[in-house]
Amino acid sequence: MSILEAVLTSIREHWLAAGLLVPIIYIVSVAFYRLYLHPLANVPGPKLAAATWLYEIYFWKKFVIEIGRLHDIYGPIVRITPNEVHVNDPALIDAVYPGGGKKVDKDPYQVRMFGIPDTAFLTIDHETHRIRRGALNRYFSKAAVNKIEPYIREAAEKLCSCIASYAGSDTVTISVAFSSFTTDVITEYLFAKSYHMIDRPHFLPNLQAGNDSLGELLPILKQLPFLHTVMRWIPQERMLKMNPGMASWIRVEQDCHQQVKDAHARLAKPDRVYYTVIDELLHADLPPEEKRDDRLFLEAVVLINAATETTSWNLSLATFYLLHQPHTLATLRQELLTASGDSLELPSLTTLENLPYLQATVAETLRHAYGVVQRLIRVHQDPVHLRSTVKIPNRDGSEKVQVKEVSYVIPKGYSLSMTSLWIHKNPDLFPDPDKFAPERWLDAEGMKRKDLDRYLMSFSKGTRQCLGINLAYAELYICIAAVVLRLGDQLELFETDRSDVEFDHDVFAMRPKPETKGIRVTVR
Ligand code: HEM
Repeated sequence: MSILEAVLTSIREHWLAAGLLVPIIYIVSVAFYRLYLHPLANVPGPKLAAATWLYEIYFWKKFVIEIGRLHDIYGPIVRITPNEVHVNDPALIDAVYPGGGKKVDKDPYQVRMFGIPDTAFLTIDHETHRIRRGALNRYFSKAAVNKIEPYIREAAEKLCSCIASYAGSDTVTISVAFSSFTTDVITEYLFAKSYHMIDRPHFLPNLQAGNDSLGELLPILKQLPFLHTVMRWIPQERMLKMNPGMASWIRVEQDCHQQVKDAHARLAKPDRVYYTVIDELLHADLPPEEKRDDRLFLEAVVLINAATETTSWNLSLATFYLLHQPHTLATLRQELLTASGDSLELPSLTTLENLPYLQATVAETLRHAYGVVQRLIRVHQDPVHLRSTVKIPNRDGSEKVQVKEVSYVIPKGYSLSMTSLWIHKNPDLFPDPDKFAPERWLDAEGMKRKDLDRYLMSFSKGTRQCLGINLAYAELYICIAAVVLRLGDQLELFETDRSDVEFDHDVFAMRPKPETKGIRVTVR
């Protein structure tokens, strides 16, 4: 009997043991490779995280907190999954998120939770992203945003009047109101057609409930992306029964389909008047496959999604902290009253953008809101050299620490990430980081400090930085100013405290405690 026959006979006789042994040998070999032979094997971090993604899954929506703990133990450069190195050193922001010239992809592992890789936001490949983003840049430039200033002002004034109309009666969930405001602004901006959600009683229905429930699904979809296909099979009526909050999103999708059709109809006309984002994309210098209807439709849906809860969360947070800290509100109100003079007019966007305390309040709000709280992963197409320093406590227990230089070359094709939360909470940059203190952004002359801006990660950095940054800033400046001027002496927090706004878990965006009822106010 040959050796092979002997092995086969033995397997046949002990098939159960062999069946178990094969996967065990496989798992042990893979773990051994990842721990000792892998190109990232020299990067410090827990062995379990280097061996398996189950480490991340175990911490689930709180992995971001665990990442902070790992940095406390292992220093500023840590291997947090088999293929990913996380960096927590503000000096390395540009290395992880470089600007033009460097080729950097997004990580399929992160992007797959959204299930729509055909949009600029979720494009993985650097080159395809460059083409898609290039077609949108002009539409979102500062000059383009300035044209919509009158509408943002009108919407902000209307929002304040609607909130004021609840004086002496019901509480207002201000976070819901802001979500309606940002939806009205982005739909006017994209389609020259506001959805008028501000006008609805209690600002409902709007997109927030659907967004919230979809957000909670994202961690599951990240690990089980095939569920996207399963979800697409679910008939719409059933989906609505399971999740009534999705009704508003279904209407958004219907509208986006219609917007694509309307833009095609305009394209066929000889005078070629165009004014929506779909017209812009149809006229852009893009290859025909990039102008497919299904892609244009998705691009519009994603733009609406990207623009609503992000900005409204910042507006909610600003309102919370201003009402929570009357001295901060009073300082800002005084600055705005001086700027508006006797006219009671809301100052122009250019004036607002130059008011130091308002600038500082916006920056401090962005710092506390974190933008996207989940680490944002990039995959570089060239090796990246990371140099940093680790503080090592002295063995004699004295307060002195030794500083050791560390240096790693991350080969091309491996994932690199940073987390806004940990940069924004860095006590060397932002002393007493949990405190809401616009003053930290002002210099001795009371002017806005520019040096700290490079550490504000809210909109990310580099080639994949937020496309809507100009629009977001315009909304923040105008809406915060309107709320402070029109309602600053009328609003009071209702059963809302810091636990309603502080980080509890990560669903890509940050979420406060699950039982929160939102940020609620009463109106005098
Ligand atoms: C305060 C409000 C906002 C914050 C904090 C914010 C934050 C961010 C962040 C962190 C990213 C990078 C995400 C990643 O790397 O995966 C991003 C990308 C993006 N944001 Fe925003 N955003 C805001 C408002 C807006 C608005 C108003 C729009 C308008 C359409 C918008 C559209 C986009 C798009 C299209 C991208 C993808 C950019 C690309 O990959 O080229 N965002 N945003």
